[in-house]
Amino acid sequence: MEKKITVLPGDGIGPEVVASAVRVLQAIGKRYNHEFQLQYAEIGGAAIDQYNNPLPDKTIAMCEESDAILLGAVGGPKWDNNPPELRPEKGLLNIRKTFDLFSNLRPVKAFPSLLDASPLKREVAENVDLMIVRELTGGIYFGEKHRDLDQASDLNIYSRAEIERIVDNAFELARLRRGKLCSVDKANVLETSRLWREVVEEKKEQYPDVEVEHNLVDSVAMKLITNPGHYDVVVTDNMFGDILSDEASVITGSLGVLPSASIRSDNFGLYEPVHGSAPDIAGQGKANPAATILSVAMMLRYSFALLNEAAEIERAVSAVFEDGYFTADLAKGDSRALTTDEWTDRVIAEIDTNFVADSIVESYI
Ligand SMILES: NC(=O)c1ccc[n+]([C@@H]2O[C@H](COP(=O)([O-])OP(=O)(O)OC[C@H]3O[C@@H](n4cnc5c(N)ncnc54)[C@H](O)[C@@H]3O)[C@@H](O)[C@H]2O)c1
Ligand SMILES: CC(C)[C@H](C(=O)O)[C@@H](O)C(=O)O
Ligand SMILES: [Mg+2]
Repeated sequence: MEKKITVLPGDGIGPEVVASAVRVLQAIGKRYNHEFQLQYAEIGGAAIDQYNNPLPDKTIAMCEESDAILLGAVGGPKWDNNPPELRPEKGLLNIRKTFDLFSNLRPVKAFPSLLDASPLKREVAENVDLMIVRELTGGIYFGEKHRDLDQASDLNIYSRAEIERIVDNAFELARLRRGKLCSVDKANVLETSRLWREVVEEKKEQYPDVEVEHNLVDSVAMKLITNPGHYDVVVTDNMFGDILSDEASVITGSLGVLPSASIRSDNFGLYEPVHGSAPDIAGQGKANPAATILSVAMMLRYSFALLNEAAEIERAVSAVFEDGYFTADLAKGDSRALTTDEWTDRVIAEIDTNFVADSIVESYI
């Protein structure tokens, strides 16, 4: 198979973790005889510095003529005082909107060998395998904004159609997984949440095989920590999904292991780690590349339907953890932390030496 991928390294640790993920992608290409053609472009702070625009037209044009996008992270203190239109984060929001990437899949899976790194008790964190389905192109992120000296507002707005398509996606995923869907809202206060709940209630008639529950976001924030094993698919709006996914990273031991896919109906997608540009550790070889490497696996699965290849990456990442190799965020006690590159070398060595042609890690679906 031949595929063209636009790579947007971005800022901070973005270029470091993307370099790792690209090396793993190339190793997989070699193994399975695929040609992944890569083209690089700027987004975020890097694009502001070069083009005075967080999402230059040139970047959009390159993404348009590619089969998928791989992104590192954007942002950093250098641009924190820029006006809203010239913030790196604006580039990320614009690319999601430009390509209509409304469905953000954020799997949260507890690797058995990382349970010691989680602050949660082993019996609470083990076997956690949930999928946050976050609406990504609507809600308070994109509603009209207003600012004057003493007043500011952000409009939280959702149309029925916007809710329907993300809820459909979540039901379909629940069907492929363990058949449980938790819809998260704040229907005791917000009109957008009341419409959201109504849509889920209507839609559930079409998916009688899926067990549905509605939960308020504040309560889910608590239960994600006390009983995360309860969840299978969690569907929610843009803002709640952002917050709950960082919270859920606590279960896995580090934000550095959470991947994501942002896709639209034709399976074109942007793949990026859940974490940000981590300015506190940028340039030090301390970044955990697992989240970005696992995001490449999601690209292979969701955009290219290369299921074995995706599962092989997931197997290799898991095996390296099982062998006791960790980056600084996960290394405990006496174990020496590997650098980003050393840890990536281990993943590639795993693919090169212990390759399993048709490994399937079903829980990642
Ligand atoms: N998708 C994105 O591009 C994205 C996502 C979140 C935040 N951001 C931006 O990133 C900047 C920094 O934000 P923040 O500090 O709140 O969040 P962050 O996710 O960048 O970092 C939070 C903490 O987690 C650690 N961390 C994150 N990724 C890691 C990794 N791969 N390995 C090891 N440790 C890791 C960091 O060192 C930091 O202590 C901000 O400008 C923010 O807007 C971008
Ligand atoms: C950087 C920011 C705009 C972004 C978001 O809020 O969506 C990030 O936190 C994420 O989770 O992808
Ligand atoms: Mg976030």
